[in-house]
Amino acid sequence: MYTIQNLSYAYGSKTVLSNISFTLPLGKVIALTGENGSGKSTLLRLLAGTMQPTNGKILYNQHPVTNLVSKHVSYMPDTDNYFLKRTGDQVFEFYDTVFDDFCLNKAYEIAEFLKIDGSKLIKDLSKGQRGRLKMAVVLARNTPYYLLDEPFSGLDPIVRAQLIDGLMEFTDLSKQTILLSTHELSEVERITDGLLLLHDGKILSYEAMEDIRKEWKQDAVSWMKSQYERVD
Ligand SMILES: Nc1ncnc2c1ncn2[C@@H]1O[C@H](COP(=O)(O)OP(=O)(O)OP(=O)(O)O)[C@@H](O)[C@H]1O
Repeated sequence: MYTIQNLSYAYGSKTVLSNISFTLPLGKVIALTGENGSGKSTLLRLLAGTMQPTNGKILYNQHPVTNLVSKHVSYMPDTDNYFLKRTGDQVFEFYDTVFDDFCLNKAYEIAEFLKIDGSKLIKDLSKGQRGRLKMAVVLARNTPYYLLDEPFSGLDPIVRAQLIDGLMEFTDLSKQTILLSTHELSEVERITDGLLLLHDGKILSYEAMEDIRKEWKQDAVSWMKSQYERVD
């Protein structure tokens, strides 16, 4: 399990995450949301161990997170320009050599489910096709945690819905956790257990979806708006 304690991060002199604490238990889908520049990608990079906190701690199973956490965590960065001269199938084969938990058969199954043509060079794929391929690569690993940075960004509603179906189909949400950053709250609401709302580098709210529905009597988007109204 992830435990984040008083986490802060600064790029040079610019503090972008400030004194953040929360836990991320197994078996949950958590949507990480917040306005542009609120620190979502930075938080995901830190959880994935690609950068170290400026202050505070990120613990994975009680050990400080380093880049070795990638053994337990399947991370999808928000970049869209990798392996351009390889085909999808070649990327699957590459990941299969890098990660013990990568399952080539599962990758092909996901590719079929998401209608990915693995024989095409990535540079020749549309943005939507690259988005699907990225999802297939990440989900073909069998890890306790999936960290997905804006997996639906720039994709049309049909592709977004397919990717959300793919998330449900190819993860075991009784024991795996997905933390995904997104601005498409209304679409992920159907699979979300909780919303983590960042504002200006701080946690504005971290609330279970069930409580938002039952106690706040709101849907995800109206709850988010009401949280922003508190600080405006
Ligand atoms: N490599 C970097 N060097 C310096 N500043 C950075 C770097 N990456 C991000 N920032 C700054 O950190 C702040 C948080 O950026 P981050 O990308 O984490 O936010 P975000 O919530 O993911 O934004 P968006 O929704 O636009 O993707 C922003 O002010 C951004 O300009």
